[in-house]
Amino acid sequence: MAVAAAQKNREMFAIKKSYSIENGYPSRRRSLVDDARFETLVVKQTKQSVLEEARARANDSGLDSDFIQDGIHIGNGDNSPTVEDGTQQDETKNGHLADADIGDDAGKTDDDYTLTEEEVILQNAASESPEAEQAIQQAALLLRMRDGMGSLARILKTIDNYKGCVQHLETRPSQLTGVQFDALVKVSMSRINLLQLIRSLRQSTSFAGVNLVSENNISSKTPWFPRHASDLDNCNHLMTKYEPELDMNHPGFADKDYRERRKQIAEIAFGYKYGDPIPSISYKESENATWQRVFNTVLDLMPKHACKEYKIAFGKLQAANIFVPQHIPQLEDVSNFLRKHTGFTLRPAAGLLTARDFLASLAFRVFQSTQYVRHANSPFHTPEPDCIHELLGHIPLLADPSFAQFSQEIGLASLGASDAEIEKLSTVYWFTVEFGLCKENQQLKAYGAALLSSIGELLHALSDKPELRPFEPASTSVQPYQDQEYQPIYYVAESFEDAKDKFRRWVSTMSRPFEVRFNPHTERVEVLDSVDKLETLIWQLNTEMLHLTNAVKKLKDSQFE
Ligand SMILES: C[C@H](O)[C@H](O)[C@H]1CNc2nc(N)[nH]c(=O)c2N1
Ligand SMILES: N[C@@H](Cc1ccc(O)cc1)C(=O)O
Ligand SMILES: [Fe+2]
Repeated sequence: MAVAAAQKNREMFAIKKSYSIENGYPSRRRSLVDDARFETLVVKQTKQSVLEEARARANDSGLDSDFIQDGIHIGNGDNSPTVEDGTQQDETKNGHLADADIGDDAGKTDDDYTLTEEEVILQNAASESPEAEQAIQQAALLLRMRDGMGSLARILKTIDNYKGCVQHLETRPSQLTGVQFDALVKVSMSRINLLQLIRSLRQSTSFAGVNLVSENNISSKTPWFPRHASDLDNCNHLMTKYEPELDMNHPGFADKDYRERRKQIAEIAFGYKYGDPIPSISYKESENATWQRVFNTVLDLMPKHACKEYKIAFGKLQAANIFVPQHIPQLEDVSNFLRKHTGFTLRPAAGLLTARDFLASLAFRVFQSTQYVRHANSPFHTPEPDCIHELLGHIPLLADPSFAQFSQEIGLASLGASDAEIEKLSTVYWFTVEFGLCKENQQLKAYGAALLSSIGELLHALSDKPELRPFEPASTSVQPYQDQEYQPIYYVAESFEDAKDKFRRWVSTMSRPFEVRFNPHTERVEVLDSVDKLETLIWQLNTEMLHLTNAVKKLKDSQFE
């Protein structure tokens, strides 16, 4: 049930592809309600009106009751970490918005709601300003003609009506059933008219499909992906489903001050550019208090339940005075700490990022970290990542050299991967990096970040409630999951090393037709697609080898002296 609802939620609000497809992609639009970038307009409007109503009902203060007594819920009978009062009746709304509200919109087909990524980009580009709206755009349209060539006349006429200029036209017999011909039409016209043209053609029953295709997609071998760490400025697309603005079950949904604070902090992430120091935040007393509650509980539970590598790195963070109970560490300090240990750095993120963008940054040894704090009412489990999750969950292991290396490999594997592969990669990521358990001297230990940052879930995972399965990437990668409640299934690796090894081996079986490599000196990802590049690399490696061989020789010699 929960998995189905989460799936639905994801289909509705997530974008499958992400990071900037083209370099000219307009970045840094925010997703907080007002101008969510990737939600189609229709979905967004529907969603907003439902939310407005719900918020009016919730009455902005009635919901602030303590719903977690003393934080930890154990033994309340089910998996659900949230036990609200007034919002309960709305619980399934998220999952069913699509059916209920959109289905009612008579006369529209599904296609109306699924703008292609190219169309969303076009729409955004057009909405920047009145001039942008009138700017002339080159575009290619792919039309599926049900009734044969006769429809061409209609296409040309409609383009003419919208003052467009046809630059190229070609047709082919279609392979789709029920479609006679496909037509590829390249046009040049104002953006606003182009959007209307698409809408108008879609209303005609003569076409089984009308799609805007970007020039790049027609014949590109290697898809766009970030090549340099600075390209990550474009890889910050958010999934908005669990923001307090948008999710009725979010503990901050009915808390105006909290939502305001979230917007403030989000501004930092939206304004951040590669190379900037991460601005510090002066956290409020209540925010530091939330940190302290979680921090102290982690301190209590860690010795018994966390894996060895986590504990060692945690100790180093304490020794460096970064992990202290009194206040939330600043991301800039954490970033500098990580840089010294593993070369990882942080950049601020405004919320839950799409899997594609999130994974891409790992390729550059960059971890995109949120900076806001969970709602004070739910210290021990929250539905979205917050800085307590990033700091207590992810940071310690990112300071571990072998884990850092492994994280980067996942990132590199994600670059230019297909949607299906990203889905699998993020599923394995989910069950390992986020929720992984492993054995250590026959005992069950947690290494997953979302377990180590959520005491509620950690205790649930180690109780007899969930199902534990042996970690096997091939099967784990296709296991559906939900991200609203505690997990019903966890995967257990034979050891922490074993989890990394298996994941690594599985990643190397992925089908991407090219290999990439990260050059740490330039912070650039190179596609290994020419003999020249490979020769340069081989030469570099030979030099490395020479040094290593010399080192061995010197050590051996000195032993005999
Ligand atoms: C890759 C996988 O989907 C994973 O759960 C990601 C998604 N987006 C994220 N976004 C942020 N800000 N922090 C995270 O820890 C994650 N985790
Ligand atoms: N549940 C985690 C936070 C989290 C939420 C969603 C995620 O995808 C990851 C982590 C916690 O309470 O600490
Ligand atoms: Fe996470």
